[in-house]
Amino acid sequence: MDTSLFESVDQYIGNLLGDEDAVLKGTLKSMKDAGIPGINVTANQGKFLQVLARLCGAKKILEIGTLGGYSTIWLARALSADGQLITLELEQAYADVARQNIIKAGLDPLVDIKVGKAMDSLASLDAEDEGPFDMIFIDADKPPYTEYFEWALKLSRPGTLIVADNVIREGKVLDDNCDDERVSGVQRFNKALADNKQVTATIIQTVGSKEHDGMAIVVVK
Ligand SMILES: C[S@@+](CC[C@H](N)C(=O)[O-])C[C@H]1O[C@@H](n2cnc3c(N)ncnc32)[C@H](O)[C@@H]1O
Repeated sequence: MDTSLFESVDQYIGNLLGDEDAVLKGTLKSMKDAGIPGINVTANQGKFLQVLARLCGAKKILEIGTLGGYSTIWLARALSADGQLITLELEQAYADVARQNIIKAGLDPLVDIKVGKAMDSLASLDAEDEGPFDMIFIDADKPPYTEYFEWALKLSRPGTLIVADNVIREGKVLDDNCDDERVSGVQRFNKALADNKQVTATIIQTVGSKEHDGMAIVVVK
C-alpha cells in the first residue's frame, strides 16, 4: 500500500475543500505550543464530519474525545445558532486549551466541554436526560469503544448518526492475535457493529495524521 500517495491525496482534498481557516490553523498551533499530541482528525476528515453533521441536520451533537477542540470546531460550525455540542475530555489541561480555541472560533455559546472520564460523563448525560443526540462522534481511548457505542445507542433516536474514528489501526484489526489493547478494543467494537441489528453500519478507509485507518459510519434504525 502506497501510504504516501494516500497522504498526499488527503492533503490535496483538505487544501482544496478543507476550509481550514486561521482559527483552525491557530487551534493546531495552540496544541503544539501546549505540548498536546497531534492526534486530531485531518482537515479533510474535519470537513467530512462537518458535511455529515449538515447532512443529518444535526442540532445536538455529542463528541467523545475533545483534545484541543479541532474536530469540535469543525462539527460545531455545522450547527445553527440554536444548536448545541457537548464534548467530553479526560484531561483538564487539554480542555482548557480547547475552551480557548472554541472561544476564538466564536462557538462558546454552543459548546459545552465536560471534563472527566467519558464513561462517567455519559452516565451523567443519560441521568440528566440530555439525549437524544442527532450525531455522536466517538474519538477517545480505544479499549472501551464498545461501551461508548452502547452509551451512544442509549443517547440516540432512530436516525441518529454515530461516527467512530480509528477503527482500522493501520490494518492491525486484521490480526486476530494482536496484543495491543487499542486494536482489540476496536476489533470488539467492529464486531459489535456487525452483530447489532439496531443499526446500519459501514467503515470507510481513511488516512489520519500518521496511519492508514478507518471511520465507522453508523445510522440508528
Ligand atoms: C484522538 S484524541 C481526540 C481528537 C479530537 N477528536 C480531534 O480530532 O481534534 C482522543 C482524546 O480522548 C481523550 N480521552 C482519552 N481517554 C479518555 C477518557 N477515558 N474519557 C474522556 N476522554 C478521554 C484524550 O485525552 C484525547 O484528548
